[in-house]
This record gives sequence, structure tokens and C-alpha cells, in this order.
Amino acid sequence: MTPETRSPRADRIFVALDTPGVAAARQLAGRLAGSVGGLKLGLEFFVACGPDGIRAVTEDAGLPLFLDLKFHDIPNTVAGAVRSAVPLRPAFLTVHASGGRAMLRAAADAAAEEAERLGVPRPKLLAVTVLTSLGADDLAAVGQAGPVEDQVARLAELTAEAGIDGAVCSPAEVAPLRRRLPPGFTLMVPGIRPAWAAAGDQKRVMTPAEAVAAGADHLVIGRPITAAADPVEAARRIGAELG
Ligand SMILES: O=c1ccn([C@@H]2O[C@H](COP(=O)(O)O)[C@@H](O)[C@H]2O)c(=O)[nH]1
Repeated sequence: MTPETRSPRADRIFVALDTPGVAAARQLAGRLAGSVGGLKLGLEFFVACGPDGIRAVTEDAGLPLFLDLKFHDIPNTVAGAVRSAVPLRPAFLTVHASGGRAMLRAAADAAAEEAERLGVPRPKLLAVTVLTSLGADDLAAVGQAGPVEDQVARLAELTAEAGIDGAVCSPAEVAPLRRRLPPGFTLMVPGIRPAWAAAGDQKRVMTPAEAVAAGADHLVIGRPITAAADPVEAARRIGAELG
């Protein structure tokens, strides 16, 4: 399958390449390039391989990069981290919504200013709301008021007010968020599990087709593809399920 023949809905899939090795990530990216719409590189890869590793994986892939580093610190530090990430040309970059309004604003301003200074495209900033590995009990244990859906909505609304482009949420919150947030607000959605895949540590999950029907813009899918015996076949199967 080539980018020209893959289903338009498969373009929504960002495959999470959670590996500490450049060679493994490059190999998977090359094999999956015709079956997914983008690559997600996150903490495991970045801590092991750094910015050079990111460049090595993305330079030949010809796919948009979702750089999922989930920045969470004081505003000045997060602004600096965002500025350092801009030259890697991510299409999407994450911060934690719970870092608060000033941190979110600092991140948004830094992305816009640094992209303009370098003459490169501005990354879309996404704020992680409540991690998809957390359930109601986990939220209560860290002192956050539930239900989960309400906490996600509070954080997503704060995010939108602070000038951030979108949020990361579970598929279960997509439909309610669509009713509350402005049109064009991006929803990037992990916690995706085809009926044939194990949930693992993910608690708030739906199938790819259910997430898209609810209104997800992009699906983040890792292990159901990357841990499959045949990752390309798994990605195509998910693409076929999306129609
Ligand atoms: O709330 C969140 C935020 C980010 N993620 C990331 O998405 C992928 C999911 O991988 P699977 O193997 O499909 O579970 C992973 O890289 C997480 O860091 C998330 O799962 N939930």
C-alpha cells in the first residue's frame, strides 16, 4: 500500500514508536509509512536517542511527527523546552494541561515566536488532560475531583482559553468535548484498542471505529500495531476497520 492508495481514514493514525532504538524506530517507520498517517515519538525514544534520533527517524519517513514529550514545569522552563523542540519540526507537541494557565500561555507564545524566528511551520500544541491509563479511583487517589469526564472537560476548556490548539483525551471523552469546545479544536486520542487487541495498562479505551465515530481527529495507536506479529498487517486491518 502506498500513501496514494491507503484509506483516507488511515491517515488519522499516528503510530506510537515506543522503543529506545533508532534502528528499530526507523525500520518500523519505513514499513508502516504506507499504512498510517503519522509517527509519534515520545519519552522512551527521546530519552534514549535525543534530537538526533528524532531527525534520523523523521528525515526519510515523509510523515508528520507528533512529538509527545508532555512538558510539565514552570512557565519559563516549558517555554524554553518548546523553543528547543521547534527546530525538530513537529506537527504536534504536547504539554500537560495541569501545568496551569500561565504555563499553557507561555508554551503557546514560545511556539509561535520561535517558529516565526526560524521561518519554520508552527507546531500545533496539544495539552494532555487526564492520562488514558487512569480511572476514577486513580484520580481520587491523587486528589483530583471526578468524575473523569468532568476533569477532562475542565482541563480542555482551560487549554482552549489559553490559546492551545487541542487536547489529548481518551475516546470516552471525545463526544462530550466536541459539544463544549470551539470548532477546529484538535482532539488527539490514545487509548485505542481494536476488539482483537489487549488493553494492557490503558483503562479508558474504545475501538478505532468508535473513536472516529465519536469525533476524534487523530488516533494514537502503539502496541496493537507495533507489538503485533506483523505490524503492517495490523495497521492495515485497523485502516480497513476505519473504512
Ligand atoms: O493519555 C495519554 C497520553 C499519551 N499516551 C501515549 O499514547 C501511546 C499509546 O500507546 P499504546 O501502546 O497504544 O497504549 C503511548 O505512547 C503513550 O505514551 C497515552 O497512551 N495516553
